[in-house]
Amino acid sequence: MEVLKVENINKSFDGVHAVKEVSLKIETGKIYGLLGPNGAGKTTTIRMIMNIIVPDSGKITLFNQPMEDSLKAKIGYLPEERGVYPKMKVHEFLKFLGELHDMRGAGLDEQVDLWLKRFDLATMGHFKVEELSKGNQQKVQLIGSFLHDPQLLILDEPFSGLDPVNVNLVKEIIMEFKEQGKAIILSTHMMDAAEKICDHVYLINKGQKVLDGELDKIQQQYGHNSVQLEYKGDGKIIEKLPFVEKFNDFGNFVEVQLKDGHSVNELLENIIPHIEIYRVQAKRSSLNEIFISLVKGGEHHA
Ligand SMILES: Nc1ncnc2c1ncn2[C@@H]1O[C@H](COP(=O)(O)OP(=O)(O)OP(=O)(O)O)[C@@H](O)[C@H]1O
Repeated sequence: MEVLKVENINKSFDGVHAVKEVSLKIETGKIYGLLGPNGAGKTTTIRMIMNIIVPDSGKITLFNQPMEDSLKAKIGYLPEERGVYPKMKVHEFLKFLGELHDMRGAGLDEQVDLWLKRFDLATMGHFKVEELSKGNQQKVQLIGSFLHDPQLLILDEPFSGLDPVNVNLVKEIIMEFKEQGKAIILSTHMMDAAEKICDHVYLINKGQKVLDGELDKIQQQYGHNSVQLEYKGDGKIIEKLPFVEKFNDFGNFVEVQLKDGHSVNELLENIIPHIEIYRVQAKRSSLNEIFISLVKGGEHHA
């Protein structure tokens, strides 16, 4: 079921066209990666979805209605800017956020305690937000974004400042939300994290969408046909083959990228008579590699 539709939105700031004709479709039970380099327009896009800034043109439909502030209650939003109420105590701050979303009474206290425990913050409920480490403040703000059990989560850099254990915890929680049928938009630079959990990827560069599709299909389409090899013998035989696009020697192994239309089998047939192979592993390009090649290449695939 569709929860959010963004159609051809545009935003300029003093002559800078920050977001150009961006369109997105977000459905329940899926995780969407909103990816792009610094200044690409991710936060501006999110702020328009959240009605914090108004698009110059285009249309945003949330839960089949034109975006308006009353619909924000159905969204859990982790903004890019953190630490909104640094002087408030952690438990009090989270209760306040819950009350803003019409949560009340013992149920609210219970929810706050449950989440604090899950994030290993149970003993810090009486600390002021500003007394917490950056990572722990980030966890508190994350709790604030999903305490009211929203149907759509929009998380702007949810992993920033978190250690690997907490990155995993947040990934685990996001996966649980997906299982519950929520829709999740994840704006992040952390491609490896995005790669592990996103179903769909929107890559934005210079305000424009350059890639939009299911992660599996993107990896098939843009993933280079490459293979890692360990062998004994002279690697020059591989480097000289006409269908070898790139040959990178990493010392312990080499990585061979084949030209389109050529297979690993073809490579092996050509080299087995000459060198002794210990290990062969076909390799899929990581999202990071696809991202870098698209952004650096300046290609625009809408
Ligand atoms: N309030 C504003 N006034 C002027 N320019 C702005 C404003 N907000 C954003 N911009 C400009 O719009 C462009 C997109 O910025 P945005 O913050 O959306 O990028 P981003 O993809 O979220 O980047 P980052 O990953 O660095 O946070 C940038 O050139 C930025 O300088």
